[in-house]
This record gives sequence, C-alpha cells and structure tokens, in this order.
Amino acid sequence: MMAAPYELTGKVIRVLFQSEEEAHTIALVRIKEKNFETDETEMVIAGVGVGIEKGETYKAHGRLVDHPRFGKQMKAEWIRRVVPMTKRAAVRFLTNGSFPGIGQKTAQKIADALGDDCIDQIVKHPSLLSNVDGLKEKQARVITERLNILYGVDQLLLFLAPFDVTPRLASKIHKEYEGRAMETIEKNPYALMYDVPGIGFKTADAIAAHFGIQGIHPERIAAAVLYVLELEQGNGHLFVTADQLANEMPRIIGGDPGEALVSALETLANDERVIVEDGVVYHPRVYRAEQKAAEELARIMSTSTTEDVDMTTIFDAVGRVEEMFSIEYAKQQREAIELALKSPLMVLTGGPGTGKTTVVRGIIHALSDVFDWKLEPVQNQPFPFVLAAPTGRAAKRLSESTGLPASTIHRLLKFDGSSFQVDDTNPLVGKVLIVDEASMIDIFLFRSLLRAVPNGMKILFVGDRDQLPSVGPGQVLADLMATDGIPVVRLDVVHRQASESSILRLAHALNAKQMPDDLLAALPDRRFYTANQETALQAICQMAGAALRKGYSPFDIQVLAPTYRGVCGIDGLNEALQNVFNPKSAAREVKHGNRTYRNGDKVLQLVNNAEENVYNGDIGEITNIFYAKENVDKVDKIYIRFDQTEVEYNRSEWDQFTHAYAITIHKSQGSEFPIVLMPVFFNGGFRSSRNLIYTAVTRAKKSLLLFGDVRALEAATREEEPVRRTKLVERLGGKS
Ligand SMILES: Nc1ncnc2c1ncn2[C@@H]1O[C@H](COP(=O)(O)OP(=O)(O)OP(=O)(O)O)[C@@H](O)[C@H]1O
Repeated sequence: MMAAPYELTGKVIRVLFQSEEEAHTIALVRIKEKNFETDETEMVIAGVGVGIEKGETYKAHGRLVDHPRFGKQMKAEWIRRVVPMTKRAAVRFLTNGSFPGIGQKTAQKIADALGDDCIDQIVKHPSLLSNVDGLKEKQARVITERLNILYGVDQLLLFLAPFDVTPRLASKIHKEYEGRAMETIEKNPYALMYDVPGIGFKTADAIAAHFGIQGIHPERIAAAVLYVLELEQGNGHLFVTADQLANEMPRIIGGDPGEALVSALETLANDERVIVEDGVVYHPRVYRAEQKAAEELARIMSTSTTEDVDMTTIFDAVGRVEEMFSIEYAKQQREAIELALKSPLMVLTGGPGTGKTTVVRGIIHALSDVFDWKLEPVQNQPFPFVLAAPTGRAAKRLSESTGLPASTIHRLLKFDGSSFQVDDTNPLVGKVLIVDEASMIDIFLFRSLLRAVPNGMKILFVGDRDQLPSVGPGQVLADLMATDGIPVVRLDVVHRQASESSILRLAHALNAKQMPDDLLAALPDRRFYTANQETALQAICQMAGAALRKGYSPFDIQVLAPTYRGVCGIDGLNEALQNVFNPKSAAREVKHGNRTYRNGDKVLQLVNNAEENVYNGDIGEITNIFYAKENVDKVDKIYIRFDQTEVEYNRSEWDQFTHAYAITIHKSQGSEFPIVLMPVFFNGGFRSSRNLIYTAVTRAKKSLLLFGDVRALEAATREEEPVRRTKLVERLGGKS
C-alpha cells in the first residue's frame, strides 16, 4: 500500500457499484493523467463519490492499494467530476446534448459573460446566470438543474468536508435541498440544523462561522435557543424556562448572550418559531400537541354518555363476572371494575403480578354484562371493544390475554407513514377504548389518539407507572394520574405467588427502593453473577448458548442493556452474541456500516412502517439475502420475517433495523421474554435509574440473569427518572 496522496484523472468506462446512501462508488476508469508511476492504462477507483456516470471524466485523490483480485486500485478519499476550466471546454461541455435548449451561440454567450471557469462559478452561484444577456429563465433553469446533478454533491462534499460532515450526510443534504444546498447554506447555515437530522448546532455553528456569523448574531442566538429546546425535548421535557435558557446559553454559544437572548426570543415568537407562555418557551409543535391533548381530554370527559349505573346493577354484574372466572376480586380490583362502569375515562396502574390483566378482563365482561356490548362480532355493527397498545408485541399480548382483537395505536389510527387517517374527521368507532402499556405514550401520540376518540366513547388507560416514561417527550400516564377528575386505581397487592417468582420480589423491592436479601442467592429463576465487563460478556454468551442448547428459541432469550457503549454495551453484545446465535457459516452475509448481517439473524425494527404493518420495537428474523447481481433491481436486498409478515429491505433501507440479540431497555418496553440476561455496570456517561432497572427486570417471565456490579444496581435503585416539565395537568385544571 503506497502512501497518499495519489491523484489520477480518468474517463469512466464502467460503474461497478454505486450507493447514494453510503456515498460510495466503485468504477473502472481509463487513465488520462496521474501523478504516479504505473504501466496500467485502466484502474479501478473505489471511494467517496456519488452521481458518477459512465463516459464522464473524474479526478480521484487517495491511496493506491494492491487488491488481491483486482490488482492496483485507488482507494479514493474523494472522486470529483472534472470541471471544464476553459471557455472553449465550457462551450463544448454545454453543447454536448446534456443541456436541452442550449445551442452554440447561447453557450458562447455564457462563456464570454462569465469567463474561463464559468461552469465552476455557476455551480457555486447559479444566480450568476442572470448576468448573461438574453439568457431565458427556462434555459438558466436547465443549466442549473443539470449542473447540480452533475456537480452539486461534489461541491457540497468539498465544502462540507472541513466541518466533519460525512459524505453520506452531505448526500442527504444535497437531496434535502434538491441541489440548492450551497445557496441555502449561505443564506442561513443553521437551516441545516432544522432540516437535516444528524446536523446539530455545533456543525451548523462552525459552518456559520465560516460565513462570519458568530458571537451574538441574532440568527446564531435563535439557533442556540432552538437547539436547547431540542435537547430538552430529547430528555422528555415539553418546554424550557427562561432561566434555563439563560443558564444553558453560555455553554452553547461560548459566552453570555445578554440582551441578544431577549430579542432573539421576541423574534422567534413573532415568527412563530417558538411559543412563549407564562415565561416558559415551547417549540410550537410540542405546544400545540399538549394544548390539543388537554382540549380533547376535556371534551371526552365532558361528553360522557355513561349511564348512571346504579350500585345494585354493578354489584350483580361483578358477581356474575367473578363466577365466570371463578375468582374473588380484591378490593382494589373490584373498585377498578366499578369505576370503569361509571366513568368516561380512568387509569388502571400496578406493578407486575398485581392483576392488571385480570382486571382488564373483568372490566370487559362487566361492561358487556351491564351495557349488553357484544363480545362476538355482530353483522353490520361496529365491534364495541377497541383495544390498542404502543407496540406490536404489547398489542399481541393484550389480544392473547383478553381474547379480543387488538392492534398497535399506529395501526388503529391508520398511520400512513406521515399522518394518521383516523382523526376527528374520521373517528374511531366502538364503545370503549382500552389502551395498554400507556406509560409508553408520548404527548404527540396521545394527542393523535384522543383526537380520534368520538364523544361518548369510554377510555381505559392501563400501564405501570413505575416503568420508564415514553421515549418521546411528555409524561402522559403520570400526568393523567395527577389530574383531578380522572379516576385512578393503583393495584399494589401482588397476586402472582411471590414464591413462584423471585423476579417479582426483586421488582417490587426495587419499587420500594430496597434490595432483596437473597439478591446474590442461587435462586431457580433469578441469579446475580458478580463480574467485570469482560467476564460478564463471556458469561452472557455462555448462558445464552446454554439456553439455546436446552431448546429455547432465540426469540425466548433476550439480552437487555442500558447503553450502546462499552464492552457490555449493545453493539459489543450483539457482535459477540451473533457468534453464539448465528455463527459465521456458509449462510449468506452482507456488510452494512460496521455490521454484518447473516441469514437467520435476529433483528429489531427501528421505525414504524405502516404499509408493512411493522413497527418500531418489533423483533424479526432475516430470512433471505439477495445480492445486487441476483435481482432485477440490481440492489442488495434483505428479507425479514416478523410475526405475520415478511418485509423486503433494499440496501438504502438497512438503517431501519439492527441486530436484536441485545436491545436497549427502552426498546424492550411492552414485551416479555422467558429468559432475560442483563449486564449491570456503572457505564461511563450513562445514568441508570430505578425505573430503568425495574422495566428491565419486569421483562423476564421465567428467568432473570444479571451480571456485573451489585453496587451499580443499588446505586440505580436510588436514582429516580427526572420529573419531566409539562403543563398538561395545569391545562386540565390543576393537580390533585
Ligand atoms: N383477585 C385475585 N385472586 C387470585 N389470583 C389473582 C387475583 N388477581 C390476579 N390473580 C392472579 O395473579 C397473577 C397475576 O395477575 P395478572 O397477570 O393479571 O397481573 P398483571 O398485573 O397483568 O401482571 P403482569 O403485568 O406481569 O402481566 C395471575 O396468575 C392471576 O390469575
């Protein structure tokens, strides 16, 4: 391998591979110029470049490597189209047929008006074409659009590279601004932060400094305010206080904004880019979601059509249900059923084994008994019981435990990838909506759900208050429970035999902020192995392997971890566990970034895909891998089977899933697994909390294996999830 930098200019003979997403190209070129010795007249160049076309001439800059099969190759740091740099070359270029409507005369006029490097100038500043007399608007558009396709990304890659913007991100920016990226960036570099996921304040600010925007420039302060809002929203809060902003700004902008903060807030508020209410600052989208949710909740609670069911009727109904299930409800459970009969909306919460599922079943049958709502579908009548949960697996569990159909909330509201088809204009039909795992619902989904509830429909929210709050902003379940007028029943008596399950005892001990005295004992269903990160990783792999050999399916064995980083982080665990669950063999495999996917791999869906009925958090298996050369689309494809459906993913969609041998605790919410294994360490930079550990522990149905440092578990138990800043309770009429 020879050192860089080597450069060659060549004409593309064949494009061997090209990925827009990865901004990666492999092409065979006929060498025209080079700055190194070689007898080759042709060479393969591989590296960062997009929109590479056969027949065009490019310059590549990088290292020379000796490929075992292809011989000497260039590993290019960049591949850029050669821009015609003389007037004559420019005229030849503009009249080569790629620019419809541009003839010799027009091309010559442009070259004469803009000079030798006119092409390069037009790419950077398309508006220069307006200086060419007689050039029509349409002609200018043809030239700028075509040049953007040919050179837009190159120029952008070149411009953004010093700001650590990866070629892939540059390619996304090019696409986002449809080729007008340079103009957009020059106009307001912070637009990148608002429009392109992956570009934060730091990068946008560095680019802005390049254009002289620094210090307390209004646009810089405005961007910093919106950045703080975004950071706080990422932590679950719905707004920031003015004091918080004042405290945060010096860290963000590297100095005191002084009065500039006040004027920036005024400008942002006037432009409706923030909403300031009683001294707190919201992002408009978040403000509207919280306000709308409160309005809808008030509507639902005030338009209740729940008949004044008398106590005798209720008493008799509950009695009949107890007989049906040959159970005697505990006091709190009975209270919940009675409230469900009388209230338009209520919350049922409780830890594992306290009877939530039992009570939901009881409520359904009591409602059916008292209001004659049929439990079987009736011809031409909407089914009265509408059941939903935030994830596919939770919906499946809800359906299994009640015997009624249930779906994800996204599917219930007919999410089409960008909006919900079921809303106030096209509401849900039915008599009662039962939502399980309500702790996972963020303020946006809550607003969308409530908006779809017609007047008179009852709602029952079921959830475990002690679990992690939603990944998205807000603390909906906690706020509902804190709101006057919303009946809440908190089940706190454990009915599942505690002796049956020491996992349950650990869960309830965590809730009581204690450690069970048998934490380190060798119990049939729970073990805590003291280990360091290296030995924990080995032990987790050994135990998982042992469970497989005992006949458990890969889907029964779930490793959970709180963070991606570290030896026992998600990434490290998945790499090691793949070799346990699905070791390298003749099975097909493909590389994607720093991951290798194999046939048979267990994978996790990361985004909601409505048309395929696959949602964030669903776990599936890779069933097929097809290489580009084997299919008509000439694209590498992965097929993944989820419960009922098999989904095809082209290479550009491979960021929609990841390995699932180990998943984050957030992603495991709403699911349960026979065997759960989890490392417990003080991971640098990651804060564990009681809710996090409790959520993980309550995912285990049969066996819970913990590995690591007991002190980390004890420390986590003392940590509470921070209370999230919301005004939902206030908007609903104040705290109880
Ligand atoms: N009143 C009761 N009398 C006797 N057994 C009960 C009673 N309530 C619940 N149980 C039993 O306790 C166990 C736990 O109940 P259930 O599954 O409803 O709790 P849960 O809160 O849904 O638990 P998880 O959240 O772990 O699913 C079940 O076996 C159930 O039959």
